[in-house]
Amino acid sequence: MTSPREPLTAVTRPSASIGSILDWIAPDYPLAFVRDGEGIVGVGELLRLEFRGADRFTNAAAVWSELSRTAIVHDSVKRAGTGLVALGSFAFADSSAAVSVLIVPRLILGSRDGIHWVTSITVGEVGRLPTTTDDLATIPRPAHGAPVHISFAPGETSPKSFTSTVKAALREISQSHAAKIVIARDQVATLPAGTDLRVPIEALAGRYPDTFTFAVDGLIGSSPETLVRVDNGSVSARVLAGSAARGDDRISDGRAAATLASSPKDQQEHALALASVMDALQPLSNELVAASAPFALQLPNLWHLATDIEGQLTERSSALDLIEILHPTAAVAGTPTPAAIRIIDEFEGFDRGRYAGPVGWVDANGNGEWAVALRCAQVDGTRITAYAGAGIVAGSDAQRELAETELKFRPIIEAFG
Ligand SMILES: C=C(O[C@H]1C=CC=C(C(=O)O)[C@@H]1O)C(=O)O
Repeated sequence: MTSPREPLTAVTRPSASIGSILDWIAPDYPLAFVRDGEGIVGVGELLRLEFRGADRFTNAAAVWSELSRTAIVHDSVKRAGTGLVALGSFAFADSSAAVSVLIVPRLILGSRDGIHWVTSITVGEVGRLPTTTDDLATIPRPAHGAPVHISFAPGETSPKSFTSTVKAALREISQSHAAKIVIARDQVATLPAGTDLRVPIEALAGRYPDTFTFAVDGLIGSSPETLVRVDNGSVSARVLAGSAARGDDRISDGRAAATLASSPKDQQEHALALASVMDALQPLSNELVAASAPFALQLPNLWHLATDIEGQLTERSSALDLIEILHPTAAVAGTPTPAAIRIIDEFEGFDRGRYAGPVGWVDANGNGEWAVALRCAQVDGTRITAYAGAGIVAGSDAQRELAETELKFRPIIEAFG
């Protein structure tokens, strides 16, 4: 649907009767962006805005700004994520065949800092302000379907072609064409028709509570990486790059984290990713701060080197403006960005679709929370494609990087396995 002729009306009210927002996810068309039980769940699709090509971010920001300017908003909660909100997912590459979307749900259930709310969105001005309890009662909540057990197989890239591409990337690095290149691969499976997607989403949210579990237009995953968060003038991000397998016991696990933290290869990989985000945000922010050394972030499948960044925006940049500036960071493309993109295009051998693109939500005030779409899969009917990649720098080893991608596939393979 193109933008409606009539303005959108959004009515947000607090609601005490939501409970866990995960319980409201739709089985067939899930819309969610949740971390640690907090976030946003959308029900129904009121408006679908599609964007393609190199201007996808600029066009999305312009359309959203116009919809927000004209919207009629009755909001008694007034927090980031209340009022008019769209969930979105953008393709990684300018040339991707995958469409980028902003989706305005009919109903949004939100939860943050112990406050729960319901937003009803309609086209045209509502004559009657709906009561939240009425709207909750209209949401169908069928019993959960059975878990699926599917097996993934190599998609357009085999493990062998992945390691060959890593070696090609290492040659490019040794010839000083780039300092870092992120190489990815895909795996595919067939889903039974009518699969209840709440089952894998709840498995992801339950197993990876500290990550953003998302579902937007068939893109489902649990990402540990915050591309950007905008909350009434403050900006933050969590940069990840550098990974290690978890150890089997407490001692080997502690050793794995310590080895990662002192690995020059991983430190370099991380420093390049951090620099790409700092350089992008610096001109737009005051008091932008990041710790002088990354910390080891513990996930059930991996250790990551992580750095949190915080600052204040100097101008009224919306979350959509910022994802355009930040994407693609060196955590998913490489350094320098143009060379890394050229090498990925030339050697990787498949369309990443929305993998490694921004996924998240934006509200009418420009607030928003966007993750880098990692540890994810795209569901298209009965076809599901999962993705994982690894940052390659001088000193990377192709077999170790392949093993790292296996660990990065685990959240999706286990949620659907
Ligand atoms: C490209 C991915 O991870 C990135 C984020 C964290 C750590 C990474 C790494 O250590 O290579 C990658 O830069 C992926 O999960 O597919």
